[in-house]
Amino acid sequence: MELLVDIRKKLLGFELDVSFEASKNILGLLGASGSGKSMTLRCIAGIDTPDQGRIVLNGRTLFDSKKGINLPCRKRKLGYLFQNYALFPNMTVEENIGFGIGDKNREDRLAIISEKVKLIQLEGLEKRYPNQLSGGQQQRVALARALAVEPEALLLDEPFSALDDYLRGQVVNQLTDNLADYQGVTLFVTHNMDEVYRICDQLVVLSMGKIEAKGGKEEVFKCPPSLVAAQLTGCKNFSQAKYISPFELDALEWGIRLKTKGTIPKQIKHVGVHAHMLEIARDEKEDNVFRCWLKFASETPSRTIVYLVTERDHQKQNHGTLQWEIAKQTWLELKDKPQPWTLRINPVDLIIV
Ligand SMILES: Nc1ncnc2c1ncn2[C@@H]1O[C@H](COP(=O)(O)OP(=O)(O)OP(=O)(O)O)[C@@H](O)[C@H]1O
Repeated sequence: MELLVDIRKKLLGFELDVSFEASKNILGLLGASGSGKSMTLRCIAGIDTPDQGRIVLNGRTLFDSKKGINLPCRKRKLGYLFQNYALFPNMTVEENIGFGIGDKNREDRLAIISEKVKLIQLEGLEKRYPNQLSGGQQQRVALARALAVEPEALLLDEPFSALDDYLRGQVVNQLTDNLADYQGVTLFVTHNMDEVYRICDQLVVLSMGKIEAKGGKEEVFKCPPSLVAAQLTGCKNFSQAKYISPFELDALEWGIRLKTKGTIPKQIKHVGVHAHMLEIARDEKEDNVFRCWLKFASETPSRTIVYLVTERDHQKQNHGTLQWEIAKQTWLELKDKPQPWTLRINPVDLIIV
C-alpha cells in the first residue's frame, strides 16, 4: 500500500508545493489554518486539480500532468471524511453507509453494511436518521460510509473539529481502534498537535503551502528541522543562538550559555526548549542551571503556565521570555518560595534549529 504525492498548484496569493509518500502507517498532515492541508487532500481526491505533478496510489496513476492523466473522483477508490460529516439527512444510518457501494448484489451490499455497523458499534440504530444520533455517532457513521466503499486510501480532514473535548477524546480512541485493521493508506489532516501525536505514526508539517518537516512523529517532534516546524509541533520557548563551540552555545534572548548533547552546527540560528521540559535544579553545579524570576502565571484546572524572566531580563526589567508548564500541585508548592528560582534545562532537551 503506497500513495505518492508530488504536486504544485498556484492560486492568487497562495502556492501549494508538496511532495511526500504515505504507506500503511497513518500519515498526519499538520499545519496552521490556511497552510494547504485541505487543498492537498482535495487534489488527491480529485476535487481540485493541481497545475503540475503526479499522484500515484498503489501503482495506479490518479493524476499526471505530463501524461495528461486526471482520473475522476469516483474512479480513484478513495474514502473521504470531511470536517462536517455531511451525512444525508433524509437517509437512515444503513442507507448512508450503503450510499457509495458500487456494483454489488443486494446480499453483498447488506453484508458490507452490517459489517461496518458492527465495526462502529451502532448495532440496533441502523434505521435511525442522522438527527436522531449524537455528534459522535454521526461521526462514526461517516467513517463507516467512507470505509464501505473499500477505499485504497482514506482521507480524513479534521474529522473531530465539531466535537466537544470529552467526545473528541472518546472518538479519537474509537477511530484508532476502527482503523487498526484497515489495510489501506490513511491521511489525517489536523492543526491539533496532540491529536496528530496520538493517531499518526508518520508526520508531514505544512506551512504556507510548503513542507517544513517530514518523518516519524517522534523524530519530528523531538528534532524539528526549522523554527516553524518547532512552533507547529508545540515548542513555546525560542531564542536566537550563537555558536560557541561544538557543544556550547549562547541563547542570546535569554542571556544564558547552554551545553548541548548533540553537535551544534556553526550556522545555528535558534535554540528551543519545550515548556514542559524545564525542571527545578537539584544541584547548582550541573550543566545549564540558571536563575529566574516569576513574571506571571496562567492557570488551567490541571496545569499552570509560568512566565519567567532570566537574570539579564530581570535586571533590565524586560518582558518574560520563557514559558514553563508544570502540574498544578508543583505550582502550589512553588509559588510562595523565595525568588529567584533555580531551574535547569537538560542538554538532551535542547532543540537546535
Ligand atoms: N478556491 C480557492 N481560490 C483561491 N484561494 C484558495 C482557494 N481555496 C483555498 N484557497 C487558499 O489556499 C490556502 C490553503 O487553503 P486550505 O483550505 O488548504 O488550508 P488548510 O490548511 O486546510 O486550512 P484550515 O485548517 O483552516 O482548513 C488558503 O490561503 C486559502 O485561502
